[in-house]
Amino acid sequence: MNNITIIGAGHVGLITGVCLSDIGHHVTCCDLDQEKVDQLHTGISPFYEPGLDELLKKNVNNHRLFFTNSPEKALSDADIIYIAVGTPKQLNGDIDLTSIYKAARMIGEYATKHDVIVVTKSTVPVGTNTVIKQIIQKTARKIRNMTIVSNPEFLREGSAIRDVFYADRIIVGSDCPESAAIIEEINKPFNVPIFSTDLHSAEMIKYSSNAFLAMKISFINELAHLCEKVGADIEEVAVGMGLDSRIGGQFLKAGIGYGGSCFPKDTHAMLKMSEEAGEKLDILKAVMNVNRRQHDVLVEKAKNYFGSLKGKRAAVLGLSFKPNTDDIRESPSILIINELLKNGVSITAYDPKAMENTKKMIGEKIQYAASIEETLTDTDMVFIHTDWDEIKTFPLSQYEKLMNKPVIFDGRNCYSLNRVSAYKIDYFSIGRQPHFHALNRT
Ligand SMILES: NC(=O)C1=CN([C@@H]2O[C@H](COP(=O)(O)OP(=O)(O)OC[C@H]3O[C@@H](n4cnc5c(N)ncnc54)[C@H](O)[C@@H]3O)[C@@H](O)[C@H]2O)C=CC1
Ligand SMILES: O=C(O)[C@H]1O[C@H](OP(=O)(O)OP(=O)(O)OC[C@H]2O[C@@H](n3ccc(=O)[nH]c3=O)[C@H](O)[C@@H]2O)[C@H](O)[C@@H](O)[C@@H]1O
Repeated sequence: MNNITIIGAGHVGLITGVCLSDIGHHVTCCDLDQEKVDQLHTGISPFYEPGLDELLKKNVNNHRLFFTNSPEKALSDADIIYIAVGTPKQLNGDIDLTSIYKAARMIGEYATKHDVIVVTKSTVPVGTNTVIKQIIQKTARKIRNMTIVSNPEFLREGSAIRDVFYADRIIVGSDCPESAAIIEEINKPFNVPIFSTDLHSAEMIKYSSNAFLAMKISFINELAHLCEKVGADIEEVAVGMGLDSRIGGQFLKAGIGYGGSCFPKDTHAMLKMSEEAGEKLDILKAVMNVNRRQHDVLVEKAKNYFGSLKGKRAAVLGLSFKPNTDDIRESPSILIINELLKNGVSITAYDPKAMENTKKMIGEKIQYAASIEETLTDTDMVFIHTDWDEIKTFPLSQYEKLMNKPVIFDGRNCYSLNRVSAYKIDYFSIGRQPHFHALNRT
């Protein structure tokens, strides 16, 4: 049996560790963040992901999954080493590979087996795995034979466990067929189609997939503007388009633009990569521009409605970048909140899971409520930013009851226009006609 070590116990590292141990492997996750490791030892995930805590406890109790903050302990006996550290955006937008290179140096220094396969899960620009290999070879003390495999991750936050067990494909990229075969064997119990390719193509597949999905979102968001002008309904248009199996219905949900820790950073990194290679990627530039504009759409609608927003009180429903996660990295909700604050609006916000993370990021610039009802009470308008089930099924009658003159700016098209028309609510959504209730206009 192989000894598998994963460097980095963040979203991808921890979920990879939990899933690999669940299919029978012995896995050690090493993270330098002592607090995170302490919490993992208690069997509780440091972030919210549906189903993760149960699987984590199960595999820790089965003695298949271990955590440490000591690279020496984690790496000394490992023969398969996954790198799953963060590759965030720097302030100037470029990718920060500091953690990747540090992980590579740790492998060189602490791995003691003669034969080691290094598997990169982190999303890295094409060519990075070659640099990782060079760093490990340069710093290696005991390793004699080291090969590298690119095995990019495609899970989504909020449905991560399901995405791993029912993935559409596993990509294994390597220039060494023997190592690729070992990684394929490790992944076999997932029973997911495996596509084996060369190292550079595997790195490219990851960026291209994220860029393509981002493109679908920006395409539908741009169409949403046109729908509003010509009297069409983007929800109907998306369904009608998606029925064509060549197009597919997923990632055609119009909204307030994509956010999260990956699409914004990966589209940036891909653009940078293309510029360095002397290629233009005009489509990708347009995708990013449309997305930036989309973050402003709700505030623009509110300004058009009220004139000035100064002194108004707003309720914000949803802070995470999508439902079923507490992650607020590059969340459109936070960008919109900052814009509302600049316009002199005072804000009360609610999110089922992401309020602690928001407090850490923006602190007391806004108020936090314990329920949707409390958030709405005595506000002039409400902004719906994240379509959590709890938010999208909240009864429209309650807006009527709790707000003086209910005005909803819905960034996720949570309510059907037919339903809204039965209430004394002014309602603005994305890519659909606004609904004005006659009484509110007086
Ligand atoms: N978050 C997601 O849903 C997905 C992320 N990815 C990619 O996976 C990579 C990781 O992303 P996340 O898991 O979101 O990052 P994260 O920020 O949640 O976790 C990274 C972890 O690595 C640890 N770390 C950093 N340097 C270390 C070192 N030298 N040794 C040990 N631990 C170290 C950090 O303490 C942190 O816990 C990124 O490249 C990302 O683009 C890919 C698919 C999905
Ligand atoms: O590389 C990554 O990290 C991951 O990035 C995305 O996953 P994630 O960011 O977790 O979540 P998505 O469901 O893709 O949503 C991203 C953003 O797009 C938005 N979105 C998504 C779909 C849609 O139709 N419309 C839309 O506005 C979401 O609200 C969210 O802000 C990809 O879907 C994963 O395959 C990939 O592994």
